This record gives sequence, structure tokens and C-alpha cells, in this order.
Amino acid sequence: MTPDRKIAELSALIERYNREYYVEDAPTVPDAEYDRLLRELEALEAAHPALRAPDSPTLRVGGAPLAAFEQVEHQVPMLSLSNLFSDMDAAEFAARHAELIAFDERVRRELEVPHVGYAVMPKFDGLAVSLVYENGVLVRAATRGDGATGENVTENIRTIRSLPLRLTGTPPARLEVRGEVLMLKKDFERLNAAQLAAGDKPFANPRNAAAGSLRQLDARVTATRRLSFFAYAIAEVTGAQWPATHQGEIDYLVSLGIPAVPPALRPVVDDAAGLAAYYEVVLAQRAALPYEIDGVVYKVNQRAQQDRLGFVARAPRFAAAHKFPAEEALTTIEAIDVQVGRTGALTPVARLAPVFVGGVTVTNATLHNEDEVQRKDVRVGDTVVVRRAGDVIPEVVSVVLARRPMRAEPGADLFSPVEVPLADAWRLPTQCPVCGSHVMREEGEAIARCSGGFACQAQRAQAIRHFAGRRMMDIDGLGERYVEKLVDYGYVHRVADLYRLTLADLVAMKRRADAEESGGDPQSDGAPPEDLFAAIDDKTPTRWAENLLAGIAASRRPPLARLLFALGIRHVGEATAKTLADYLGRLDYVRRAPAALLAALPDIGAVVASSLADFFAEPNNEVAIDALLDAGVAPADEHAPAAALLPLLAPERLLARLGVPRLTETRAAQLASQVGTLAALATLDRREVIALQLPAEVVNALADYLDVAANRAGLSALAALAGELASAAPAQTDSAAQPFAGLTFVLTGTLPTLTRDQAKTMIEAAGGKVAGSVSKKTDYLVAGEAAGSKLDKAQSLGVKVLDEDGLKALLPT
Ligand SMILES: NC(=O)c1ccc[n+]([C@@H]2O[C@H](COP(=O)([O-])OP(=O)(O)OC[C@H]3O[C@@H](n4cnc5c(N)ncnc54)[C@H](O)[C@@H]3O)[C@@H](O)[C@H]2O)c1
Repeated sequence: MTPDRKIAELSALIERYNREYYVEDAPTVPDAEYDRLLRELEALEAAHPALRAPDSPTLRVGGAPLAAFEQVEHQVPMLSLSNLFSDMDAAEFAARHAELIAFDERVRRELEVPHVGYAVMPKFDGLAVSLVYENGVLVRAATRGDGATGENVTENIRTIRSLPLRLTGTPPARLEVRGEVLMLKKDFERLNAAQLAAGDKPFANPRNAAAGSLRQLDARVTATRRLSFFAYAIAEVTGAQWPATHQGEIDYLVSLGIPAVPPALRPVVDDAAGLAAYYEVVLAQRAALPYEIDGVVYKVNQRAQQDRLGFVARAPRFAAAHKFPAEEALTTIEAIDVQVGRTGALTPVARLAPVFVGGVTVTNATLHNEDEVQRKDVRVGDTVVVRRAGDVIPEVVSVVLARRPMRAEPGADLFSPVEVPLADAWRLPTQCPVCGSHVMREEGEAIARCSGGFACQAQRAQAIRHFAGRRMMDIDGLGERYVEKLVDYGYVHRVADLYRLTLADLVAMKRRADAEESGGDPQSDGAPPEDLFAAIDDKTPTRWAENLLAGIAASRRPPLARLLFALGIRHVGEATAKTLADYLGRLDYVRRAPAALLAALPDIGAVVASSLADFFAEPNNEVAIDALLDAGVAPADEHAPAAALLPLLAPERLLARLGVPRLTETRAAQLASQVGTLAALATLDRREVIALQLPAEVVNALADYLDVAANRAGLSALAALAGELASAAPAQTDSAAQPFAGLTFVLTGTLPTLTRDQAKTMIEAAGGKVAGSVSKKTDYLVAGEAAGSKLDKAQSLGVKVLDEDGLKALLPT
């Protein structure tokens, strides 16, 4: 390409990025990319001076002010700073102090002095504004605009709470302050969370959020955003002594009540080594600062010396911005993989063309979760902005849509092809990439998970450790380290393999681990390896292994509740496992129970129920559990379903838990009285459903539900299992289990620990009935905090009143 074409092309691109950044507050490429293009253009123009256009972007500052704002002419132009450098690769990084030394040398040479004092300050990543105070009152605020003309944003600036509208102390007749408006990181995060919650587009970074918030035509919008201001210079002062140094200027502004960074962050240093030290210190603090900075600024401290050095086209010669390594860079997406964490969480990860960002070469970046990928619309082949700030894991910030690879497809007619993206929108796989189990996602949860539990390789070590834990299968001697080695060396693929381990396996495992650890890692620092098998008695080298095998064997007959807890089912803790074991009695029933039945049990909500049903429905888990049973593991205490289960199997209770929208408990009771049994409902055709005496929306929801064949089949299976459980449970005459048979309860007020629903379930499980209002037939009123008229009525009728403890005392333990 000829230089003139290249110059035109670069200029057009830079102008576009200028517009996006300064006018629209929505840049699409990182600063490093912009700086790179600008440097390329500068180099070309330097090589071909005749080709430099009078309006070249290399000669201009900022962007044109928005016509919608009143224009303000700056009496003292607002300039750029010449950069010591911007985006860096590793080699430049090593050489960074050379540039700084050159800057100091030039300044000393031109001033003809041996030492120069520099006032140094962070380079805030916000937007520059000019504030004018007359007789101590803020009269005008303007953005930088193109340096000569800015936008009048006085109303908007007035909403910044930290900024004085009236100066303190003895204000000068007129004062023009220069400083930066920015948004603190925490305010930015809050704003973006609110944007997302409201369905609005989040801001790319705090700078854009600050610029977009300040440049609002309606200052009331600005007022809702939290902005901050830090002063960095005086442009003019009349009616008072103008301080002789830059540092003096800032101190003076602070004395008038104008915010600036604390003195420790803006010292004066007196040579290149001081500049370098300041740079390093601030770079190290960067992530911890409450606002974003993109470098540091060095300014000759003496104003007289500043004046002697003067200006070049768009920047002062007495100051320089020393940029930090870019935290954002452009690269391309080579693939999108899914990682399965040790707890089964699925995380999409972008594989990137290697890129130097935040001081390191990055090849992977997290995409967080499926919603994020879809919101950002990240696709394979895309050019993306990658961010790595501090020690935070690198992430994909946004896609440069203008660079998305496209292909032409025939359009409406032969002559108008349409451009379509080469890659499709990305979707999370429906099966775990590690074990093939189905992927589940809880309602309202962003994180998808593999339902494979201990059947999944990725979760195996964690699952086996949980399984062997003290409150689970309690396998003595099977600690974390053994589990890791057994899994790593392939002795244990799944939990059932534990029960097939032999003495020879364990001894071989130990020998290999010992050899690996004493062999010494060439990379290691020479420290002795961690003593992995300290408990081994040398004289009886296989004693530990015999003990471990005995521990494994002893765990073959666990109580059902422990076995259920040991399976590591998401949301299933000790208490839930006990409820399942108490009510259902047998592992087989638990495995077959649909979510609606599980949700009918006390203390088991919809989320836990569906997590359980999901776990047992996964074929990989079925195989793994069968393998356990084959290996001789069997619950020791299986029994018939509890009598207390019977009232919980009432059709209206199960129907209300099917997940049919709008089918509340009351409606479910009406439905049950019309159809009689669950099995009967499963056989109704659409016409019969529509004929039911129920509100239209319930009928429609039910008809839609029954239209799905799997739902119908599920309903039949639920009916069958409920029937089987009912006939297996002992008859209800067992008065010990049914102490409330024939009694009517009413609940009122807030109980200290139980929810209304839990209390109701407990009463019903004990054979009692729960009514809505107090009457002469009421046997007990269970009253909690803030009990009202029901309590009065109960007392006037002489009904017995219980609190939560009183209720629990009457229940069987
Ligand atoms: N990503 C994009 O598309 C895009 C487009 C245009 C510009 N940019 C970025 O904007 C910048 C362009 O330069 P510029 O002229 O706006 O800024 P600059 O780098 O030349 O520096 C001047 C600005 O620095 C700020 N500043 C912060 N702290 C300061 C301090 N302590 N003392 C003095 N000034 C301080 C002021 O706002 C001032 O206007 C570059 O970083 C460039 O990468 C990016």
C-alpha cells in the first residue's frame, strides 16, 4: 500500500476511534490499540512530512464538543501529554527506565541546570474538566473538547458532592482549576450492576462511565451517578499570589477545599531515579487504588522553569505521561472450551491467540458463564478486548464487532448477498464435556453444573474425599493425600473401586508416590518433600494398608442417611439425607422418587427436590450407584416407609408440587376432588381437562403440561410410586406415629424457627389437620410473634394455645 493510502486509512480509523472515545463515550478498542495506530501514523508522517494533512489526528487534541451542549472557549488551551511510551511488550518493559532518563536529560539540557525537581502524580483515567471560580463561587465548568473549545457542563459538575460550590478560606478573585472527573471503582461496579439489572448496557470501564455520566444533557441523570473529582493543576489565578511551584499549586487548591490526591501520592522527586522509584511504587499500588489510573505524570515543579520549556503542538514540554503496561489488549478467540471445576461448575474459557497484557502473556481468559458469553456475544474467530488487571484472572471484556469474520450468503436475489457471521452464537453444551452427564442449571442461577457428581472425572477426587468423610462413610485412614494418589495413578476411577482395592494396589501406590517424591523435582528448591506417609510404621510396612482396607470394609454397611449424604448430591446435607431415610426407608425408593414426591417431604423444597431427582435421573450416576451395590455396599437400616409419609402422599399435596404454573395448593385440592387420583389425571385428554371446574388459567397451564408426553409419563410413575409407598407403609393406626389424629390446629403469627409451611407439614405428618380460622372445633392454636385476632378469639373460646416449643413437645421424636 502506498504511504498516502496508508496515511488516509490510518487517519480515518483513528478519527473513528476518537469519535467513539471522546464524543460517544463508547470506545470499541483498547487504548493500547489506539496508541499503536497513532504511533504508526506519526512515524509515517515523520517519514513523509509532505503527506501530513493540516487536520491530521496527530495534530489534534480530544474530540469535537457535542453541539447539544453550550460551547465554552478555553482561554488557556487544554492539551494532551506527550507519552514516554504506551503499549509495551516485554522488551520495552525492560527498557522503560531508559525513556524516563532521556526525558530528564532533555529537560536538564534545555534548562542548563544539573538537577530538576519534578512534581509527580497519578495519571487518572477519567476525563479532564476546567472549573472557574469567581470570588469563590463555581461559575462555570467545561470539558476539554478539542482543547480549544469544550462543552459547558456546569449543571452536571454541580452534582459532584465532593466538589465545593463555594471555596473555603480566602478565595482569589478568579481561579481556573484543571482536574479529572472520574468514577471510583466501587461506584462503577454499583452502576454497572444497576445497568444490568435494568436490562441496560453496562459501561466498558470507569472512564466511559464517568464521561457518559458527566456528559448527560439532563443533569438530573448525572446526579444519580456518583462521580469524583481530583485537581491536577491551576490554569489561571487572579487577585492572589500564583504559587511558584506545581506542588504549591495543588496545596493551595486543597487549602481552598478542592479535592486532590493525598500529599504522599504527589511528592516532588529530584532526578530520574526518583521518577523511576515513584513509577514503580504507584504501579505496585495500582490495583489497590480506589480509582483507575493508566500511568503517572511527571511535571517540572518550578513554574518559572515550566515557562522556559514551553509547548509543542499539542502538549507541554515540561511534562510527560508515563503510561503503565496496558491492562487491555486486542486478540482473537481461537476456541471456546468448557472447564469443569472440582464441584462440577461449568465455566466457559476462551482460548486466545497469545497476547501481552497486564505485564504477562495471556492465552486463556474466563468468560464466566453462559449468560455472559451470550450478553457479550463472543464467538470463535472474534477479535476481542482482553483485560488483565492486577492479579485478577484475565477476562474477555467485549467483542470488536467491526472485525467479526463474515461470509457472504445469497440474499433475497442473486445480486444482493448478505453478510453473515462465520461462527454461530455460542451455546453451553447440554452434556458435561468430561463425563457426558447432562448439564443442569438451577432457576435464577448463572452457573451451570455437571449432574454427574462422583461419576465425573473432573469431580472425582473431591467426590471420593467427601464420600470417605467422617460424617459420611467414615472410612478411617482414607485422607486427602491417599485419595489424590489413588485417583492420579488410576487405581480408583469411581467410588466403587475403593471396595476392590487390594493390599498389593495400596503398596504399589505408596511405592510409586515415595519414588516420585524422593526422586526430586528438578524445578524444586531443594526442600525435602512433604512427608506424605508419615504415619507408616517402618517395621510393619503394610500395617497402614491393612488398616485402610479394614476401614474400607467396615464402611460397607452404613446407615442409609449417611450413604445418601456421602453421594455428594448438590444441596443434600445431613439433615435432608436423614429426612429422606426416615420417610422413604429404602435407597431404591429414594432413587425412584420424582421431584414432586421429594418436595412433599418436610424441609425439602423445590430446589433440593429437583437436584435430587436430577442426580438419580443421570444414567452415569445410576451406573456408579449400581457399581457400589455390586461391590457389596448396602444400607444397614432399610425399613418400610414411615407411617408419617401417608398424609404427605395426598394427591393435592403432590399435585401442587408438579411445577404446573398457577396450580396452587388450594387449586390442587379442587383438582384432586374432581379427578380423584393422580393416575386418573394422567389419562385425561385435552377435552376432559378443559371441562374441569377450575379457573381458565389453571386449566390452560394443566392442559399444556399434559401435552408433554414426558410429563404424562412422569405423572403415571409418580402415581405408581405413591401407591407402592402407601401400601408398603404401616397402617395409620399406629397411634405413636399419629398423635394428632383427629385434632384440628390453627396457625397464627410468626414462629421463631419454623415457617408456616413447615409447621403445617409437621402437624399433618402426625395425623393432624390444619384449618384457616379458629372455631369451637379447633383443638390447638399455634401462636407465634405478632399473633392477632385469632389469638384473641382462641382465648375467648377457651382453645388451647401453644408456642413452637409446645408444638414440638407434642410431636413424636
Ligand atoms: N480506545 C480508544 O479508542 C481511544 C481513542 C482516543 C483516545 N484514547 C486514549 O486517550 C488518551 C489520549 O490522550 P489524551 O489527550 O486524552 O490524554 P493524554 O494521555 O495526552 O493526557 C492528557 C490528559 O491526562 C489527564 N490527566 C490525568 N491525570 C493527570 C495529571 N495528574 N496531570 C495532568 N493530566 C492528567 C487529563 O485528562 C489530560 O487531559 C490515550 O490514553 C489514548 O489511548 C483511546
